[in-house]
Formats: sequence, structure tokens, C-alpha cells
Amino acid sequence: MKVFTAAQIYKADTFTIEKQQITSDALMERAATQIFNWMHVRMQGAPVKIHLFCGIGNNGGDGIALARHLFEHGYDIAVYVVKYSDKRSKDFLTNLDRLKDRKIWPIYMDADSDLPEIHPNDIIVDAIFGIGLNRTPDAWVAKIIQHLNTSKAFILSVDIPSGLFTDSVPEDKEAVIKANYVLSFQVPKLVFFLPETGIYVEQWEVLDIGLDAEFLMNEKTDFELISKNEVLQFYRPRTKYSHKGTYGHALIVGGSYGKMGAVILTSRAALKAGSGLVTAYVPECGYAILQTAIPEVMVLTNGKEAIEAIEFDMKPTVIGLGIGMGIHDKTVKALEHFLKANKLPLVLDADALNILSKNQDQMDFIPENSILTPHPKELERLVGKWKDDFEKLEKVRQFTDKRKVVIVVKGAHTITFFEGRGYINTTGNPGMATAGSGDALTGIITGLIAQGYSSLQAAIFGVYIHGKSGDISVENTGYQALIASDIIEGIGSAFLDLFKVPEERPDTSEKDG
Ligand SMILES: NC(=O)C1=CN([C@@H]2O[C@H](COP(=O)(O)OP(=O)(O)OC[C@H]3O[C@@H](n4cnc5c(N)ncnc54)[C@H](O)[C@@H]3O)[C@@H](O)[C@H]2O)[C@@H](O)CC1
Ligand SMILES: [K+]
Repeated sequence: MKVFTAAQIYKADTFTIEKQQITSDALMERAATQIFNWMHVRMQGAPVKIHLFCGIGNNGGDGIALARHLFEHGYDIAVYVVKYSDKRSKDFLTNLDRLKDRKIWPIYMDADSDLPEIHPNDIIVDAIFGIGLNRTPDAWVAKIIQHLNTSKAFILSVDIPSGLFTDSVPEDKEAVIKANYVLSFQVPKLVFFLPETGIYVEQWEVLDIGLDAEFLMNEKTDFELISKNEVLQFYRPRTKYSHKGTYGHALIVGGSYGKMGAVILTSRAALKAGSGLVTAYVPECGYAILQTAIPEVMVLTNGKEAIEAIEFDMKPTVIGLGIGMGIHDKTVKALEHFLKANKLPLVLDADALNILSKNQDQMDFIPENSILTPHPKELERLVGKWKDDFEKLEKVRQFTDKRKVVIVVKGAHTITFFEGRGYINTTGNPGMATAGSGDALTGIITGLIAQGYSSLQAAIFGVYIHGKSGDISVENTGYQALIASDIIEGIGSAFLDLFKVPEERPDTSEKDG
């Protein structure tokens, strides 16, 4: 699913209005009806107090139109208009008149108004600001927002949590609604997925308001959300007359005294992801450990307790490099020597990234289409410090552009970058923040490249499978007890899940988050 900017959403609105020959009011009515249906299916007329806080723009208009539908279906509502400006939108005013026609009188709120009492069991509809927010809300509006946040009532945000910008991090962290649920029109917003702004969105769902399908399909976006549908498009089925050679040979280079477990995890994950053959290249102290731990993996050795040279007499399809490798001087030299001679695509992780960060001139020897999988600290060493999430994304984009490589920015929503575009993953959970989780990911990605997936596909698919496996495994372990080995064990289930038919849903909108 594509992730549009605010400007693109406005463009889609205008395009749709012209093409479908409808009024903007009709589009607002669609939006409000969708939200109403969503609520009505779940609430079934329950006598719960619903407080609707509406701004004076089109987001407020959505809220006012929703209030009318709720009223007409017998819900107990209170409507507040937060008058943060005199520039009320046309469609807001139209809907306000319709509400007044039904003898519903909103409570107007300004800087001097008292804050209404809200019971923890009530429901709040947040329609104060939408994607039109262009500056930090005034202090008195921020106060209302804080009042709602501390009420303990369930907050349903219309389109986006009020106070959250679509393309920057909020300056005043207290002036943003913390939404329990966001109903986003047509497309999700990038800010739902970034660490600094995603905290305002507990769950989200997209509501289809019928924006023009052709426009949505043709419009190019900087970000795409990756769910099952997207990865299925490049899934490679196995053929009957294939053999292990068909599925490539992954070489996993790494390990040092005390860090051999990482190589076990990566090698195992590469096998489990489907690599035909896997060879581990480790220092001698890892030989018996590897051979005992994974009988399916072949082992080559160099150096005693750390790798001193990377030379081999075999032809791997792809090389995963850096896991538990350490930063011994001899290893650093070995890597430099190897990079100068190597032509194969690489999956670079952990100590390989740390070594490269310190010797940026060696970056020139990274082959195009290689994949780098840094965690936040490694990323910082690679691209330098950033002031916020948006600057981080920009720095990564520039780096991938310059070096022609794929960078996997690991996080709650891992984002894979290549050729100026970011692919946002939707699987995974906090249980996966555990030792060796990244080693497993490196193995999965390496194993996919071995089988013929392109670097970009392997990174996107690998991140998806890794997260999905974590989601399936956590059902049995709980967050705390989930360990990297569980993620590797779950890889098979994650593949099987690709072909599970989703269960029937009560409504027709797309769901995620
Ligand atoms: N454009 C359309 O056709 C549709 C728009 N929809 C709704 O419209 C929303 C966007 O509406 P608007 O563009 O009217 O914008 P908003 O309703 O988000 O904001 C209203 C206006 O307030 C002003 N403003 C921004 N920041 C402010 C601040 N800090 N203090 C005071 N005033 C501020 C801006 O001039 C802005 O246009 C979407 O989020 C969505 O909810 C939906 O009805 C679907 C259709
Ligand atoms: K809102």
C-alpha cells in the first residue's frame, strides 16, 4: 500500500472530485459515513457518551457530519467546536447548519472556555486538526488536547491524531492527541510508522472513501507499506525438478572467540529461509561448535580466535558478513583485503558495519546492490547523527543513492531503502528486541538472495518473514521469553502464513497496525 504525503492526498481529493463529478461535500459525507459505519458495527447502539471535538476546517467538518449520523441513530453525543481560527471551511459550515437543523447546538470552545468533564468510560472523537495542520496549536488548544489525553477515555482520531504533522516531528510533544485508534482516509501516513511520531498512534486502520483508483495506482510515492499482498507479488515458488544447487550457496563469514553463537543463528536462519547450501567461515575456535550445533552447515576456518584472512576456494552465490566477527586489527585488514577483491553481493551486518564506519574509504569497495542491516547505533556511525526521524530518513536515502546499496533501517517498523524509496514493514513485535534477532535477519536475507531474489526483494521479504515469524512465535512465548532461536524456528510458519486465506471480517475496509 502506498504512503502519500499530505500534498498528494489533497491532489487525490481534487482529482477524484473532478473525475467523479462530485462535490467536496459529497466526499466529506463519504468519509463521515465510513467512520459512522465503523463505529456502529462495533458499538451496536450502546448507550455510551460520545464527545466529538471538532475543529473548524475539513477535519472538523468530518466530525460534525459524523455527529449528525450518530445522533440520527440514537447515540448519546456532545459536540464541541474548538474555534482555533476564524477561517471556517465551507464544508464545515454546511455540516454545522445540518446539525443545527436537527436542533443540536455545539458547545463553542475558545481560550476562556472551561474544560468539559469526561468520564473514563466515555468515547472521544478527535476531529480537531487533520492533515491541514501547519503550525503548533495555540497553548489553549494544547490544553484541551492534554485534557483529552489524560481523561482515560478511548480516543478515536479522524484521519490523523490532532496536533500531529504529516511531514515533521511535533515541537510541542504535549500538543498532540494520543490516539487509541486512528481511522485514516484512503491511505496511511508516514508518521504512523516512525519512532518519534508513531507513539501517538496505538492502532490504525484505513477507510476507503473511494478516491480515484487510477490516480492512486499511478501516483509515485517515496514510501510503500509492505504487507502480505506486496511480498506475495515476488514470492518464488519451488519447481519439481529443482535441486539444492538451484537454491544457491550462502557463505556466512563471522564469529570470534565468545561470539560463535551469532554465526550459528545466521547460518541456521539462512538454511531455514531456503538457501540450498550454507557454509560458515569462522575462526578455528568455532569449528567444533558449528559442526555440532548445525549438521546441515559446512564449515571453513581461518585464524585461531578471530578471522585473519577471508579467502576460500568455492563459489558462493552470496556472502553474509560481519556477524560476531569482532574488530581485531587482523580482522579489519582481512576485511579490507577481501573487499578489494570481491565482486559478489554482500549482506553486511554488525562488526562489518562498525569496521566500515571507521574506515569510510573502504565503502567504495562495497559492491552495488549489497545490503546493509544496521541497528540504530550502527546506522548513526554509518550516516552521522540526525536531529529527528525525518532527517534520519533523508540521510539514509542519500547514502543509498550515493552508494547504490540497500539499507535496512531496523526498528519497530523496519524501513528498507533503495533507489530513493522506503519500504515500511508491518510485521514484528517488541519481543523481537532481543539478542541475536538481527543475526537471524541477516541469515534470512542472505538465504533469500542465495535463491535468486534481488537484493531489494530479499531485504523487503526477509524483514517481513522475520517479523511474521516473531509474531507467530510470540503467541507461544510471550514478549519477554521470545529469543532469536524462536524466531528462526518460526520461519517455516511465516512462509506457510503467506498462503493462509484471511478470515471473514465484519466490514470491508483494509486493516493493519
Ligand atoms: N479535502 C477533501 O476533500 C477531504 C478532506 N477530508 C478531511 O479534511 C482534512 C483536511 O482538512 P483541512 O485542509 O481543512 O485542514 P484541517 O481541518 O486539518 O485544519 C484546518 C485549517 O486550520 C488551519 N491551521 C493549521 N494549523 C493550525 C493551527 N496550529 N492553529 C490554527 N489553525 C491552524 C489551516 O489553515 C488548516 O487548513 C483531512 O484531514 C480530512 O479529515 C475528508 O473530509 C475527506 C475529503
Ligand atoms: K484529527
